[in-house]
Amino acid sequence: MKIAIIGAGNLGLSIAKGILSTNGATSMVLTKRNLSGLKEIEKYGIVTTTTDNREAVAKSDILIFAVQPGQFVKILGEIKDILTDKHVIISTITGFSIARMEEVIGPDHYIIRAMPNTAISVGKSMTCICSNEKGTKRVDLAKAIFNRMGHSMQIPEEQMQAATVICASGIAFWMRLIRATTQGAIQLGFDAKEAQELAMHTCNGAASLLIESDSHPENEIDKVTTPRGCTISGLNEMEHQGLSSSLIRGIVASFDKINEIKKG
Ligand SMILES: NC(=O)C1=CN([C@@H]2O[C@H](COP(=O)(O)OP(=O)(O)OC[C@H]3O[C@@H](n4cnc5c(N)ncnc54)[C@H](O)[C@@H]3O)[C@@H](O)[C@H]2O)C=CC1
Ligand SMILES: O=C(O)[C@@H]1CCC=N1
Repeated sequence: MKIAIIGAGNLGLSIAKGILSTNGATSMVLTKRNLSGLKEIEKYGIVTTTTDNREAVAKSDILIFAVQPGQFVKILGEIKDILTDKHVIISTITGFSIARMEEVIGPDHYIIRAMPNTAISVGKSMTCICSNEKGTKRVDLAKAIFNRMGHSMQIPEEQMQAATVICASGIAFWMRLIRATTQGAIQLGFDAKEAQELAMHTCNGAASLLIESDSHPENEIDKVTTPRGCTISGLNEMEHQGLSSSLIRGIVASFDKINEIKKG
C-alpha cells in the first residue's frame, strides 16, 4: 500500500509510526510545512518527506489527511484536480463533515472520516470510521488499515463528534486517571517509577479483562469487592466524592465544547 499522510504533526506522525511498526505500507510520503521535525522518521527506507502535497497525492493510493481544520480547505483545493478513482481519501479532521469536503472536491469521490487516537503510534488506537460510500469496498480497506493499528468501529457520521470526545480526547482522560492512581501509590510508599508501573499495568489488565472475556465492569468489580473489605471502602469513598459523576460531566462538557467549536 502506498500511503500519504498530509500533515505530519502530532496525530499524523503517530499514524506514521503505527503504520511503520505494523508493516502497514510499501511506501509512505509525509507532508508538513516545516520538515525539520521529520528527520528521525526519514531514516526508515520506505518513508519520504516533502512540503509538496500534490507530489504526495500523485505518488500514493491512500491519502490520510491530518491537518488542522483551518488548513484543510486550502489543501483540498490544491490537490482536487489530481484526485482519481484509485485514491482512498481518509480525513481525521475534527468536525469537518463529508458534505463540506464534497463542497470542495465535488460529490464524485468516496470519502472516509476516521477518528483515531494517539495510541495509534503503538498499534492500540480505538478508531471510529464513517463514509459516504454506498458499498463497503473502501470502508473495508480503511477498517483493515486501522485494525492493524488497534480496533475500529463503523458509526453514523452524526456520532463522530461524540466519538472524538470518547476516543481521541479519551486518551487524555485515561492518562489523568493513571496519573492520579500513581499519585495515590506514591502516597502509599512506592517510588514514582514503581507507582506508575503499578498504575499503568493494572489499567491495562482491567481493559484486557473486559476485552478478552466480554464481561461487564460491575461483574469484574463484584469479583474483587470482599464484603466489609478494602475495595468497597475505597470505591464507595470515590463515589461519595463524585468519581463517576465527574467523569460523566467532564465527557458532556467536552462534547458541548466540540459542538460549540463546530458551530464556529
Ligand atoms: N491529536 C489528536 O489526538 C487527534 C487529532 N485529530 C485531528 O487531527 C488533525 C491534526 O491534529 P494534530 O496532529 O494534533 O495537529 P498538528 O498541528 O500537530 O498537526 C498538523 C500538521 O499539519 C501541518 N500542515 C499545516 N499546513 C500544511 C500544509 N499546507 N501542507 C502540509 N502540512 C501542513 C503542520 O505543519 C502540522 O505539522 C486535527 O484536525 C485534529 O482535530 C483527530 C484525532 C485525534
Ligand atoms: O482537543 C481537541 O480539540 C482535539 C480533538 C481531539 C483531540 N484533540
